[in-house]
Amino acid sequence: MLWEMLNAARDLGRVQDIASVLIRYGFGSFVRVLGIGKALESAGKALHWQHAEEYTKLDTPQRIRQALEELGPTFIKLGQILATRVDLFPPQYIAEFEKLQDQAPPAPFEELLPQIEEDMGGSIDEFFLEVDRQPLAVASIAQVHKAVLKDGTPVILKIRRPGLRKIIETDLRLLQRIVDIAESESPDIRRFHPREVLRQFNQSLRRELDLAGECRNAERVAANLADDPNIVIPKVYWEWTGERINVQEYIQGIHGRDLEAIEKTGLDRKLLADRGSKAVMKMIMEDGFFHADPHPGNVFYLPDNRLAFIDFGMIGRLTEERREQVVSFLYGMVNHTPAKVAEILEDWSDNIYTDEGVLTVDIEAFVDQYSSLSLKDLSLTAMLSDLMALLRDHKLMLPADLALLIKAYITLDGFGRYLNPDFNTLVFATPYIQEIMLARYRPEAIAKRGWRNLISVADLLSNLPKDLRKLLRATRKGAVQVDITVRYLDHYVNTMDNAISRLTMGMVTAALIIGSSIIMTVKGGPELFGLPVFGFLGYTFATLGGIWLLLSIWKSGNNR
Ligand SMILES: Nc1ncnc2c1ncn2[C@@H]1O[C@H](COP(=O)(O)OP(=O)(O)OP(=O)(O)O)[C@@H](O)[C@H]1O
Repeated sequence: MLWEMLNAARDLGRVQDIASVLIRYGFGSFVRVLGIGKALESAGKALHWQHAEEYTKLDTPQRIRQALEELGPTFIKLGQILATRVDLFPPQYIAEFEKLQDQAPPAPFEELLPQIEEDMGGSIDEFFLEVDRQPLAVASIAQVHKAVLKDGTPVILKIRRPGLRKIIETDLRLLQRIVDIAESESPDIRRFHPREVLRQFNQSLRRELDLAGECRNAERVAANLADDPNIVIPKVYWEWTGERINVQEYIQGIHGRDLEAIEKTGLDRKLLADRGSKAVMKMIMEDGFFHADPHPGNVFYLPDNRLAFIDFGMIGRLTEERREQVVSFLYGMVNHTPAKVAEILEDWSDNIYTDEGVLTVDIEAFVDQYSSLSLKDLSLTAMLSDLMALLRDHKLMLPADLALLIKAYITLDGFGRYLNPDFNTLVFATPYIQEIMLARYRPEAIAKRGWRNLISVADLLSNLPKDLRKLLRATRKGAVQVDITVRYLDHYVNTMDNAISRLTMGMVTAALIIGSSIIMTVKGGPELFGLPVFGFLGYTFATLGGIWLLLSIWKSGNNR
């Protein structure tokens, strides 16, 4: 297989480069396992098998990161993608991969100019009053130059490095071969699912290579956030934007990591954290189309405590189905049903090796640990990090979209805490979770699902404790009057700070709504006193479920 790889003479030099870097950073055995050494030697290319002295002082994650850095744009981007796989790599690896912030040396502007003018269809002097020859920022795929339009508007030009596509195509071809060989030669590597990771990487890198794609993403996010006066997304100048260059509004603001400047200008850090997180949470939970890397470096702070987001190269997508699963997962967490959580996790992963009994025990411990914490004590990052550790221990791998979602949540939580140490993303997630639960049981949604909604009701109320049976008996005897008023609900919403209770509140409301919606929508079944029997049963169960949930809240309130 490897011979086939080296048949292409154009790849030979690159293979030698890659092998040399790997050896220098102490990964010579990997080069041997892949058979690259033998193949190169047969093709008349020699390798030096000594690794560099100073690298023996570095630990493995550091050596991997430095090797990736030296291997150039494709591998730097690979490292950035690996940084999103919190389900596969332990935190010390993720921390190193996150350092791969494209620090390539700048390409001289003169080298970029022919490509710019070819793409723009004329001399830059025709379109711009001035273009800064010194880059504002340099990344591995593109570099950013400041410019001024003829009408005086400041803009930035994001220009793809010349010749990049060819290098990346070669690297991707080689990576595919390396992954194929590594998978068949090393069972240990197989647990990292290299083929799947490479597929995800390939797709994401090709998207990032298209600089117009980033602008399409930015515009879609801008349209989704059009009603939010606190968020700015740079305007795109489409007349000069294409695959190799994009022109965007220059954002003149305080850089996202410049806390000192925030203090000096008197901006409100807490408000900035809240507004930024609210926007990202909307992208995730409502739009299902989100900035996948909302770290402070991709944000500018503007007067009046507004925020601008930049860099829409990596976008996460969340389908409605996946969103529902995420909510079910959280529901399992807050409702203390480890079996449900385990079931969803197993659905998500391609688990074939895990001992289900041990997994369930671990999930029970995990659910126990987090479901009793109050909102202010619950750190989403800690919870998700523990969940990721659990997945790694059980060799479970999440689908790429979910891994990216979790990474985005963790990044967002980090962004919020960077600005405000007391920040908690969950506060912004909770209303969406409640809203989704409610939407699940809206009359139209139930009508759409038809009779299956009865199963959902059973599912929702499947874990009713003894209290409910007592209540059922009491209700039959007429000892309990069902009278839940909005005022009563409000009282609990206002007096609770317990995360679980807040979420449960959503369930209560959902349960009540299920009842009324079923009555309204279930048609064609048997009837009793003019009401559909199934609807009536649903209503009764839902209402009793609501009461039970209220009792739980009341009890948890009393226990605190
Ligand atoms: N619209 C803008 N206004 C002002 N500065 C910008 C704008 N877009 C980008 N920049 C500057 O250029 C830098 C790099 O931009 P961006 O993050 O979009 O590039 P990138 O190639 O995706 O880099 P990375 O891979 O590091 O995320 C930003 O950190 C910022 O300083």
